[in-house]
Amino acid sequence: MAKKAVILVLDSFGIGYAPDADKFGDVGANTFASIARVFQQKKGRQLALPNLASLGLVKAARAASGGKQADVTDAENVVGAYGYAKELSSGKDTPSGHWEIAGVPVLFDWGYFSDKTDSFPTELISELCQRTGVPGILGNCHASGTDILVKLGDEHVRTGMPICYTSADSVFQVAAHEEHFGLQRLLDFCLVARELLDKYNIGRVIARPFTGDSPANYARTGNRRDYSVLPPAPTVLDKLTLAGGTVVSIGKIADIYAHQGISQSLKATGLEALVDTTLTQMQKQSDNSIVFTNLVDFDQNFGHRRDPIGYGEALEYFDQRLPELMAACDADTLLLLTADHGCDPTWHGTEHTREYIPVLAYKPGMQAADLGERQSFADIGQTLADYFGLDAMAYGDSFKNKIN
Ligand SMILES: O=P(O)(O)O[C@H]1O[C@H](CO)[C@@H](O)[C@H]1O
Ligand SMILES: [Mn+2]
Ligand SMILES: [Mn+2]
Repeated sequence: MAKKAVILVLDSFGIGYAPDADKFGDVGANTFASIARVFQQKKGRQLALPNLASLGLVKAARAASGGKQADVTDAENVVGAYGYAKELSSGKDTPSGHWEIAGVPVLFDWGYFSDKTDSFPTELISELCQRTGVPGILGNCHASGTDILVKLGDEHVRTGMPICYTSADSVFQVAAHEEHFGLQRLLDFCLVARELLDKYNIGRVIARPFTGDSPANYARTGNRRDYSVLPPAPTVLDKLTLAGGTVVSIGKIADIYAHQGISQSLKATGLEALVDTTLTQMQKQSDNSIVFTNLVDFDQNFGHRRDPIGYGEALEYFDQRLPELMAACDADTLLLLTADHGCDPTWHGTEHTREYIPVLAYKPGMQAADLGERQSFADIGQTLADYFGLDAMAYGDSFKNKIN
């Protein structure tokens, strides 16, 4: 028996506002339902996700939807286990979501820069400038990462000052031109920032390199890097690798887990390359392995950009590739599809939304099963610990007995 698991995180694919959404101002948000609604309105046809539906997505979404369900056709035949999970972690950010998926919820509060302008403390900026030798910084505010390039890209190129911005997340983001400022210089700058930001309890420093020669064509590249603090406890990835297993990261995963519990890290840019690399690794890996992929495009290119049509088209593309992923599963490969938070592209602002995430599990030949409402994303990590015969995680209920 060659036990393998494949996890794909559809970054930001929420399926209905969470019971505690009121604390986040997100009551009514529903990433999936909003995309389906706008798709129908603007394209005059239904969003078509037959393969995700065959894993139980539509049933899970209906159960999670708080009366605002996605108008998407259900499958006649469901072949997977499906449920929806709420989040224990205090934040609706990417690391919290991912760490909780791996069995480690974030129960403490991150530090945030909550002032919309002049967001960063003066002493932080002066030390950063002094240590890195830059003449100053631009931005120093809450911003959308693409808008701020239009606004400040030229000034950055002219002055050599990096663009530093934040959001409602616990992040310090730095945009700089790959050629004018230099990619390596940007990464070095971010490493110094990472050191200085520990005392502010900031979850991530994110390097946002871009190219182009005018505001009309400044574009972020695939060389994004996230510098995360360590997860607060060993995740199921740590446990599996310590026990001699293998965890292959594809895309942002390794960065999100601060490279803890990762055996090998592969980069790929764009949905197509991410799915291709996942398929290649599924064929390569053997017993006691996890292939773990983050599909960042949903969040970065469509959710935050408030582009429901783009999001819907990307979902349809992924849905078309799903049969390949299912066919690549051996008898003992467990395929898991989930998300790390919501990012309703019709919601106000440009931030994430506090939502239920889908929990879809598939193994060839299994009986369909309703996993119902899961009390934590950590049920996924606990199921993986159970599946690989590892010590139980401190959080989460295993649903392994439903995947037979
Ligand atoms: O607008 P961009 O730069 O994509 O930023 C988004 O990406 C960050 C990390 O996921 C979030 O905090 C959000 O602000
Ligand atoms: Mn995310
Ligand atoms: Mn995001």
